[in-house]
Amino acid sequence: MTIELVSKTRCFGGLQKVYKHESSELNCTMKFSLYEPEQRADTERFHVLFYLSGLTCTEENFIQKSGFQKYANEQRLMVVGPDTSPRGCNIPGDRDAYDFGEGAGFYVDATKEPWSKHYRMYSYVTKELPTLIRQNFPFISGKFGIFGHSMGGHGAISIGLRNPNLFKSISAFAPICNPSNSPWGRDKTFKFYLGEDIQDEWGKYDSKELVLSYAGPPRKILVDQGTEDDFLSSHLMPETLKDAATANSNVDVELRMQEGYNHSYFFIATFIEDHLKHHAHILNAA
Ligand SMILES: N[C@@H](CCC(=O)N[C@@H](CS)C(=O)NCC(=O)O)C(=O)O
Repeated sequence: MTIELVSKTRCFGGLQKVYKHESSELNCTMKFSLYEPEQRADTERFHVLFYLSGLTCTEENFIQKSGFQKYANEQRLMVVGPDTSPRGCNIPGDRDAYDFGEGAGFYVDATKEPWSKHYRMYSYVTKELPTLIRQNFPFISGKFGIFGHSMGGHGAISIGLRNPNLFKSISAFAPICNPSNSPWGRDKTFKFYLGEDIQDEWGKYDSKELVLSYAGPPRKILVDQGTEDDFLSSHLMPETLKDAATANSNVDVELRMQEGYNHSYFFIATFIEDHLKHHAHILNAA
């Protein structure tokens, strides 16, 4: 797999890079960001943490706005941030709304035409990207961590729980906890990418359902949620995740309601240090 460096910028001792490559899963050119901590010895290798962004984002929003680089360098974590959907595929309707099509891949593998050829973000994040990281970067063999925001929080929890052999640590900022009942999933992305097979197809990507059915090794999921988030009760519904975890002793959800914070990157930047520490603690304990 060939990757091409797009940019490289020193930041908090390490290097914030952006790469592009031809994606075989998504059938288009994709970019991803990668932060490499300052290399303290030629042989030093790092644990890898994936960050999945929310609706409308590219690989840029998180690296520009969250300030994670300082803590990634301190915690010795390599952080990889994919784009949120395939790009430039020119599918009719893929640029008409902020919450559907480009910028809204929703971390699923679409089964319905005309989306199924390109909208395969689940396989991109669980197969193509991990392989590419293993082949090209000083990665500590073992497991990855995964976290994300909003649509990316949904992606992190659902992908993490479905792939416990690949992802060992999970956390989220303002995740869409029950997308089958959220307007973003129910009326848009799930409906059109996955069709109407609610029981089988939607459940595979619904964090609340996956917490209920999870039977892998114990997982502790850190979730931060702002109380002034406009999407809180209508779209995100964190109480569904908490309730599901109460019914399954294999999953511990630490839900922290953060007073006065909204859905923005100001909120993410405020709590990002705790998330990087959460992942470093679990990944280093391996
Ligand atoms: N009102 C927003 C809704 C989308 C939104 O809030 N996106 C969040 C993730 S769900 C985001 O990270 N936006 C980009 C940013 O804040 O940089 C819009 O229309 O753009």
